[in-house]
Amino acid sequence: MTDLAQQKCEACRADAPLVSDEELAELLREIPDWTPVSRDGIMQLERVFKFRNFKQALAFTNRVGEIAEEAGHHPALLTEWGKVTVTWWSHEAKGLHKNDFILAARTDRQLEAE
Ligand SMILES: C[C@H](O)[C@H](O)[C@H]1CNC2=NC(N)=NC(=O)C2=N1
Repeated sequence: MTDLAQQKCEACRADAPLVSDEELAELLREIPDWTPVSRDGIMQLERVFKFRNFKQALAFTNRVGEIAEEAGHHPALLTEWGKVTVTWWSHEAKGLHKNDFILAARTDRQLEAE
């Protein structure tokens, strides 16, 4: 199996298949720092990243924005002094799709990027 971050995203579609409970458990093992949350009945993936200050938090936010634009798949981003909360879900499909796990894995890689 290729590394999750390297896998290809599919186009966002309303009828895209959401991950099953088994797939969720299996995929979460590859992104152990992310937490599945349900909001208004919609499953999402969330992680809080900590930084030394706002400038670093904003730079990370912009790197995540770049990978989202590149993939055509976008997160919710809350940028605060020293902290960025990233939340991934598939808006049109109203839940978690494989794309969300791929982008969560790519988000983790933005920590090393400078
Ligand atoms: C038209 C545009 O491609 C779509 O609205 C995309 C944009 N980015 C998206 N991002 C996410 N997370 N879910 C979507 O359904 C989605 N749809």
